[in-house]
Amino acid sequence: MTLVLNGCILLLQEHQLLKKAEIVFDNEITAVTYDSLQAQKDGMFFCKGTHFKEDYLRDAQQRGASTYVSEVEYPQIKGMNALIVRDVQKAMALLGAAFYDYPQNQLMIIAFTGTKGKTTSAYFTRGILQDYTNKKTALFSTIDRIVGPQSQQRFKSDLTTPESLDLFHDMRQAVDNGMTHLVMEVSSQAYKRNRVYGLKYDVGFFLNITPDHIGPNEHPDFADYLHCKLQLLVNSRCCVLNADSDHFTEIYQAATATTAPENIYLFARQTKHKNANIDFIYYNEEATLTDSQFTILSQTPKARLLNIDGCYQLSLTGDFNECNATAAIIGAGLAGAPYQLAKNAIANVHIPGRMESLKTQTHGTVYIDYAHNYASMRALLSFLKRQNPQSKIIVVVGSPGNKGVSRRAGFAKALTQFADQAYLTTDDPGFEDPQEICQEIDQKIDHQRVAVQIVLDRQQAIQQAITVSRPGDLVVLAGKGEDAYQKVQGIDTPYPNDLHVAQQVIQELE
Ligand SMILES: CC(=O)N[C@H]1[C@@H](OP(=O)(O)OP(=O)(O)OC[C@H]2O[C@@H](n3ccc(=O)[nH]c3=O)[C@H](O)[C@@H]2O)O[C@H](CO)[C@@H](O)[C@@H]1O[C@H](C)C(=O)N[C@@H](C)C(=O)N[C@H](CCC(=O)O)C(=O)O
Ligand SMILES: Nc1ncnc2c1ncn2[C@@H]1O[C@H](COP(=O)(O)OP(=O)(O)OP(=O)(O)O)[C@@H](O)[C@H]1O
Repeated sequence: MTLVLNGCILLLQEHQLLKKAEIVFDNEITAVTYDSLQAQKDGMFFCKGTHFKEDYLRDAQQRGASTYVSEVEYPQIKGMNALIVRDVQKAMALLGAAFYDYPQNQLMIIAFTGTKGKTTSAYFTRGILQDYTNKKTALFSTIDRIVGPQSQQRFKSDLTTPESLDLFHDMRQAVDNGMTHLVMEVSSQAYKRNRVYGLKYDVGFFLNITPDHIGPNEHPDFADYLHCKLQLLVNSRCCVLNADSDHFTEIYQAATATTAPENIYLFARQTKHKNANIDFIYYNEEATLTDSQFTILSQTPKARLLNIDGCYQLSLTGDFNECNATAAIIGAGLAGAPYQLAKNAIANVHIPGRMESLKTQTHGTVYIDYAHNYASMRALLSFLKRQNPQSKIIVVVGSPGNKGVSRRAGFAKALTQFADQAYLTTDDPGFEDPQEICQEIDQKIDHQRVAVQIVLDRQQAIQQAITVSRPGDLVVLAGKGEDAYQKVQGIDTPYPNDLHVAQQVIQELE
């Protein structure tokens, strides 16, 4: 992979990004990076980030980088080409795509955004497409990035949507490994930070939106959060929208800004749909504590062409997962996967840390779920309450430090609405005191309705919650899914994940 400087200049000019180019020597660029520690001879180094220091550029130069791209000039740095740009993140995305030779053009890309359900829908879609494409579907999710069929081609993710250079690097790998399709999650931060600038998707999904990710390091307000998320639709050739989502009017408008109505599909749960233009409705047939059956029906001629009507079974429960699965089946249908194939494949999809359940002999049923804001907690607990109105609901939950502060009040609200007993505990406290976070949640809980204990040691909280439960009770371990760490003081501290802890507790009890 290479870039020529002239080509870079033309590309940046075409996008009105170039302020100034200082060319000292005209060499071919043979590497790109934003991390000085990874800089290589004849490489291009991007100066970006809140904590960027000139020393990093010096370090990159020492390691052989010949060109830097930056929003500001560094006159002290001699003997390097300098491309001074208006927005380094945008420049990085454009030059990254060019360096890796536009791998997106060789992949059918299905992208998901939404406050909740991105990972679940992405896993479902990939599950179906793996069968349809004979194992040639890559996945970029919050949990992992899968760029090929071998186990060593699967990596744990740091971010839901990676930095642009990592994104295009991984897409290139996927193409070189023979992948023909890519399913990916796109976070609002990806747009805020221009990680996906210039990228177009074949199919873009908007699942839902509720207030989240609003705070000092994320979005200043809800309008900004919604605006960022809507960009996915503006960049999708075909848009699929959940018509039950809040703010549907704005969502539909964003889709129609760049996409003709014949390439926009709407889906909705049957009980709620009011819009005559809905293309697909879905409805529950049966739900148990561990799985669910639901039906999808086409409502319009263009929807019928996908040939996905019928009854489906999921090996995980939750009516919200029927919504995610419907999205996935439509996405796979647009790629060509028909009903019978989708039905067989989706029944076997397992999603780490999403509605995993453990049945016990002498205690309650335990759920491990990644629910970590009000919307997901409400979706989860209201579903369990509806399915099992007589059951006592015991919840273990904490809230992270230094982000999503509104989640604390959200947890208190959801617990007050649906829980009988709560253990407030530690969940990625970062640089905050977990005791204070728990107290903030506790203060907003109605103690007439919910019995609350603060148990900071998460393993002990889980142990106590399962131990006090009786047969018929539902014990929910929320927020961490299968995370095997706690983020404490900037360090990922190993933690033997909620599923593992629960399995051990159950083993000791029975
Ligand atoms: C706010 C945000 O998006 N921050 C991300 C961003 O940080 P940054 O650009 O500000 O970089 P920085 O950490 O200040 O570091 C400065 C620069 O110096 C470089 N450096 C550093 C040390 C050195 O020796 N040499 C060197 O060159 C670093 O490589 C970096 O480029 O780029 C970093 C990678 O270069 C990311 O790790 C970091 O994500 C932070 C940790 C994060 O947690 N972001 C969250 C908010 C996020 O993006 N979440 C969304 C999901 C949420 C949603 O649904 O919206 C996601 O997509 O994951
Ligand atoms: N469609 C949905 N509506 C509401 N809640 C949902 C939905 N799908 C999943 N959830 C809840 O949200 C949790 C997270 O789901 P998932 O990981 O699929 O979403 P995500 O969009 O990837 O989340 P995040 O951005 O927080 O990583 C699940 O464990 C479940 O509790």
